[in-house]
Amino acid sequence: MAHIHDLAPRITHYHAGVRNPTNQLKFPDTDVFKGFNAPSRLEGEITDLEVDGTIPPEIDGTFYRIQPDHRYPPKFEDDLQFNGDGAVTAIRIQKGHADFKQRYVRTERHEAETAERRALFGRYRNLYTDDELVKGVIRTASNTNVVFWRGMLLAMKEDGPPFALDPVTLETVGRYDFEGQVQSPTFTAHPKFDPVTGEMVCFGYEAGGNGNDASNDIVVYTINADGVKTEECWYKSPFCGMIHDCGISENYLVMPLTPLKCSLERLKKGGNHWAWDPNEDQWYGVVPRRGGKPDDIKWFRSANAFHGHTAGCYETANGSIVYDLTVADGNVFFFFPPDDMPPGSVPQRNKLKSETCRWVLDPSAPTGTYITPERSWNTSGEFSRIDDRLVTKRYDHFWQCKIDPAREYDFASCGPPAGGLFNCLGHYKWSDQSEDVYWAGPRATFQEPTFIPGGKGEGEGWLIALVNQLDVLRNDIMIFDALELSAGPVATIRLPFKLKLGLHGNFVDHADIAEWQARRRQAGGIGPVKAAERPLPWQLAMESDAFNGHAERNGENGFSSH
Ligand SMILES: C=Cc1ccc(O)c(OC)c1
Ligand SMILES: [Fe+2]
Repeated sequence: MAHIHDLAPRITHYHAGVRNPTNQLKFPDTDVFKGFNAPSRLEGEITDLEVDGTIPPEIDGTFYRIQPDHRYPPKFEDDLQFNGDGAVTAIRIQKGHADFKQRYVRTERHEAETAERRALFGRYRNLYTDDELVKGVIRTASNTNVVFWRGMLLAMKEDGPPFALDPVTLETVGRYDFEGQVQSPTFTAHPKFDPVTGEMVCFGYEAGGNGNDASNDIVVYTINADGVKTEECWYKSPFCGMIHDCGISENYLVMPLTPLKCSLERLKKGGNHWAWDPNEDQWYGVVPRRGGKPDDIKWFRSANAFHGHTAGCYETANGSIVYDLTVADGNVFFFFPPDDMPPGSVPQRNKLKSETCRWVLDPSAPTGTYITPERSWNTSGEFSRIDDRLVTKRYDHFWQCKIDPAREYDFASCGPPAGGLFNCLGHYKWSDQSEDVYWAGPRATFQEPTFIPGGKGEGEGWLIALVNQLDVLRNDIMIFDALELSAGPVATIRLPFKLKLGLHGNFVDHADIAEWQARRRQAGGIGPVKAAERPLPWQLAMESDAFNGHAERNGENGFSSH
């Protein structure tokens, strides 16, 4: 008897890695789209999630986080998780209850692809692989971080401008350009908020052209608490490399430049945006927060390594800058291999150590100064967080996802740990070098933790994080006493389904949301959040170039938006 598979025609959705023109929606049969990584694509809400334990009744606010979650099967079968559409999750916590809401960010990318019911944008940060239909369309997927700013949520990814969302409904207002004040093609996913001044310090790298053309331009902005841009300065980078996170002290901004390099030539050939350069140093660009001039940037360098995320940054009494972050001893982004990788070989995940390093930078040292870490923790971790009330200040506590390879892992039930073996949450103190750890068990891993302020003292409050239940493909949300992780969660909020591996999140106190909603509603007040009205400079230049019959320009040969 014929087997059912013999009767049904076999549909191959990809030929030579490129999606066939077919109407059917089918995701690739690759690790990026399978198991715990399978697209969720969920939009919706649940009032009152199931809870084990007790949600501290003092918590009144919303935990926001974001995940890349492909809306449509990618144009290219070997696509990356980082190329997925941004979906924002909100966990509203109030009176011991938790409600869930999730919405996609309506980026221009999202709208264009939804209209055609298929992927139109190609490879990660490579516009040469896009459909002709979306030439000149802002291609960011807004999938890396979500922050609260003056009554709006900003969903951000470092390859494009932020998009503003309503913090309660999660509806997208539109692209946000700070009422016309910020015209950079790119904007970091890790802006920093000075708790003393209320300023946002932010930057864009690869900012000289359209944001995806290998320019060496870095722009740094400060937006004050009233929403007014008070600083803008353009700097040059020694090469077009990734600057993913940053640190701010009272007077300086530190930007870690990772030896992942962009090349316009490679982009034009349809290749990766980034290639790891194992022979390049790791760099740290330091600029003054106030009155910066293009020549003021100072670069410090150290041996080849890969930057993770910032813990804290502050200045000492003698004027040195302390900058703490995780630094891995190899290419964490194995999917962006070196240029000279033998053809046909498949990039493999590297076995890496990711220690937390403390750098002490002397702002009066000459540029190019070689540095070594002042301290480092013999740990492997990522996604460091601190009590954000201490941004710019001397701090003691930090928390991070920890990899403990010595713990039992149930490979048979879970397969390879999707997104990395972050099987523990760790709480660390610089002062006594202490480590306080909670292990999630053999079938679970953590996503990035976020600190929720409680009492006045540093670290008094809670830590909230998503848990990936790898065997049953479901997520929980755990809440801990931030100073006592090893005691286990005080509450576990159960989601009835799986989300996806996300990136970053933040907690917003309800009083802040309510105050800003009132301010934006009041007659004579600042009014509703206004989306950008004008195209970005690179889009205008592209239009006029097309009109005048000029060849394409790019950041490398001098086109710049300022
Ligand atoms: C974790 C870092 C990171 C860096 C660049 C990205 O585009 C990204 O997208 C989700 C994530
Ligand atoms: Fe990040």
